[in-house]
Amino acid sequence: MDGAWTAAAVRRAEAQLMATLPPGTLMQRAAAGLAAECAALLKEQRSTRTERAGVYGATVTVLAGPGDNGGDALFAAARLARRGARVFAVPVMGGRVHPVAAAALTRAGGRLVAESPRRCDLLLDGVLGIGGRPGLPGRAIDQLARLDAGTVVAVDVPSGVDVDTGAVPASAVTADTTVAFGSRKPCHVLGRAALLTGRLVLVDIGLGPHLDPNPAVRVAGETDIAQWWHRPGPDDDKYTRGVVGVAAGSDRYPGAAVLATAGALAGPAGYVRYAGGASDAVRRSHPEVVCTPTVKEAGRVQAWLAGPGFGTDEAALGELRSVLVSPAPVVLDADALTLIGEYPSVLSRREAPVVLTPHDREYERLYGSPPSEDRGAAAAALAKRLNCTVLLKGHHTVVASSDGAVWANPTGRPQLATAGSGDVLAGFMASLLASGMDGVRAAVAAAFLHGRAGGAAAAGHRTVTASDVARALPGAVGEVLTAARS
Ligand SMILES: NC(=O)C1=CN([C@@H]2O[C@H](COP(=O)(O)OP(=O)(O)OC[C@H]3O[C@@H](n4cnc5c(N)ncnc54)[C@H](O)[C@@H]3O)[C@@H](O)[C@H]2O)[C@@H](O)CC1
Ligand SMILES: [K+]
Repeated sequence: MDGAWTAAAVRRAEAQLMATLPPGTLMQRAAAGLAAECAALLKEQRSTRTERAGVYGATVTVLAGPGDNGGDALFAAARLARRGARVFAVPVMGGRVHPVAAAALTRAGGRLVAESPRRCDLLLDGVLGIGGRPGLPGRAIDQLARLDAGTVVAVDVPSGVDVDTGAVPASAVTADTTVAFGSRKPCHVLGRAALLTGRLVLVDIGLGPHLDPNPAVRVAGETDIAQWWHRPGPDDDKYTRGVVGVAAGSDRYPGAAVLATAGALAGPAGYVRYAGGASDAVRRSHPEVVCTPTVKEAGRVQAWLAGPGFGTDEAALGELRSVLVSPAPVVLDADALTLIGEYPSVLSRREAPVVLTPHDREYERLYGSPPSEDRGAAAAALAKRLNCTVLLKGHHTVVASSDGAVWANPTGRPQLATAGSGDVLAGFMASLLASGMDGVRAAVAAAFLHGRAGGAAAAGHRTVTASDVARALPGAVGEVLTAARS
């Protein structure tokens, strides 16, 4: 399991590591990694525009703040200047810049200037790093407004964001690429800051062994998901692989039922039961699903999904109560969340795991106020209050457990914000629960694989529908299980 560490945790690890190394070593490691990434980007970018590709002759502008983040940027720029780049460094906090790095840049032929050419091939954002408070100094805002950059590379973090939460309460840099040193920070994977991060490149500076084994935010990878996956053995049958029940849709809204069962069928459970008023549509699309009109008639299942498209009237409330009295774990989505917001008592006395999957408006109905920009804390607060696992949807989905652990999903993409895609996610997650995965892992794994499936479905900039995502899920599962084995 990987993760993201707060500024304070990174500083503790850095202090330990620095004590074992000659002064300046870490900054040189950071600058070398940063310069290599910049060179690769310049090569890629300029080969599409000019015959002369690469660093030589490229125009590079550095926005340099007063601290070590500016130091990293200036040392990296000095390396680019030695390879023939035209480098202009603009101090953005009065004349305060890292003196040793600024001298290295000047020696390499770069220039410290009050104003750089308007157009540059690459803009290095070395304004603020993990020592930064949210917001940008005025001079940096002015420079960003006037510069026209081929590509923007943030040094360690996009300056201006709240490093520890991913909130962006004031102005901040929008990067195409962020080159981070030693570890991810929460701003790379949470909230609006994750969007401003762009593509994330991690430079190993040797910090790993010194980082606290418990990151502030956990980030699952393929190996974790493969480890959690229940692989059917020779003695398994369709029942032992798990039976998943889907209470969704209605005769008026059959689509949610069809999509949620499609998601459930893509998961590891061996058997999918449907309970609700959209049986005809479900049977037509998925003849393998066993349909009954109500939850009570559905028989035993190992996990339920309740909510997508099943309404918020008395009958729906009755169906929700029937699901919640069962001892099986449940995923509550869409209309079920609205009902929980109105009748929170239906959750009390429940002991089996519950996963809630709100988007922001549903969160507000459940919590009483919209999620704060610190989305990890927001998800954790709701999870604690309702003693559930919470999957808070967004361009970077967050999962929180009731004991306060926060997971960020690394595979999300805006294309997934398409009608019905949440129904597929919820059905798939219920299938993971039915196969025996616990609530937090099921939520984390479902978000990860759903994001991968969305990516595969969107390949070549295709428009993606929820049905496309459901169809791509088995492929995404296969890919993750195979990659983790090799
Ligand atoms: N500590 C280390 O060992 C290493 C640090 N590295 C770099 O050092 C960075 C951290 O450097 P620093 O601790 O010097 O801090 P920063 O360079 O992030 O910030 C510098 C100073 O700017 C001021 N400031 C903060 N927020 C501001 C705001 N919103 N407006 C105006 N001024 C503001 C503060 O006085 C702060 O100390 C990392 O992000 C990374 O880039 C790397 O070189 C790797 C090694
Ligand atoms: K920065």
